[in-house]
Amino acid sequence: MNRELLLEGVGRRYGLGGAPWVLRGVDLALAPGTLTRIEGANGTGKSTLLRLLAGIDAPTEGRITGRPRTAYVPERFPAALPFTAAGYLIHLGSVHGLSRGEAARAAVEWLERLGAAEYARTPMSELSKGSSQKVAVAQALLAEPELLVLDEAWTGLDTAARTELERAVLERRAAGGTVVFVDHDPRRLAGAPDVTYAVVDGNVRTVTVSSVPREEAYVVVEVQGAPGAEPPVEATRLAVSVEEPRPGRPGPGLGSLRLTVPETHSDTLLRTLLTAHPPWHVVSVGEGPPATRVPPRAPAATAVDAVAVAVAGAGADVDAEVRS
Ligand SMILES: Nc1ncnc2c1ncn2[C@@H]1O[C@H](COP(=O)(O)OP(=O)(O)OP(=O)(O)O)[C@@H](O)[C@H]1O
Repeated sequence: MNRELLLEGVGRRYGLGGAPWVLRGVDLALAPGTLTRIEGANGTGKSTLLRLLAGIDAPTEGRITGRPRTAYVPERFPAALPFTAAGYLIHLGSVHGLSRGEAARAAVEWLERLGAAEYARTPMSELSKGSSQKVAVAQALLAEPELLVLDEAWTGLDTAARTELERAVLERRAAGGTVVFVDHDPRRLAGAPDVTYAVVDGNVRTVTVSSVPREEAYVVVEVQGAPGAEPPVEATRLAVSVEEPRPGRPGPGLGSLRLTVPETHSDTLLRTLLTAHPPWHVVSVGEGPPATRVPPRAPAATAVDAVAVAVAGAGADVDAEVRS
């Protein structure tokens, strides 16, 4: 994705003629490599706005251009789909343009990351609310979308999965993706958004814009691991550099390490290290020098248009194949 998603004079109302406008005259630009928070009171139109951004709903007036490969986690996930969890994810992976093998690997990876691997073969209709939400999140992440739209996606997730989703959001942004989210918990990704908007009176107002150029703010975390321990894969993925402060030690992964991470990733990195098994001891956390920007990951292999969970109507014949 190399251009902005642009909303120009966008309005949406439900119903004909005299129906009230939920949104009207919305102008908004979302740039690649940014994280945007949308806030606002209940019923102000946040979900309406996210559905328009995700492309699963169309504006009544105005236009939206520049939408890249998009994935969306809706506020309400249609859980009773005729699939197993893995079957659904493999099907959605195919919709996103992955081969069946790629989709199966991505499904396993995301179910594991979210702590739902044991439910891979469970019919969606039998999943608990939280496990079903993990599948909703996994379907959006598995094809590394360029635009990720999250409507209260953390609701119902356990602590570990909530942390994992925060991490995934930061990874998407670091990879050059655009992420937009709504969450009623003000602590969600606190300090991380590049911009926060509030939906008020049918329009969008800027609440905060990050004043520090993100790529210039880095944190250096020095950690001590158990003898022989490798740093968690997630920690090395979040870091822009991993160094051994004292060369000549017995081998890689032993002793202390110095990780440099974008400031916005530091909380996630610390959580990753402290919740590792066995945990890593954080020796020091300090301000880092300006460093090079996190290189974007290679784009996903194939293109897909807008998403969707909307594929809710997907066929039972696929499910039959997957379950067999
Ligand atoms: N499909 C629909 N048909 C008719 N009205 C709708 C529809 N979807 C939303 N609305 C109405 O649009 C308004 C905004 O709803 P929306 O769900 O976008 O708000 P929200 O800010 O996301 O609310 P919440 O914080 O409670 O999730 C509400 O008055 C709602 O009743």
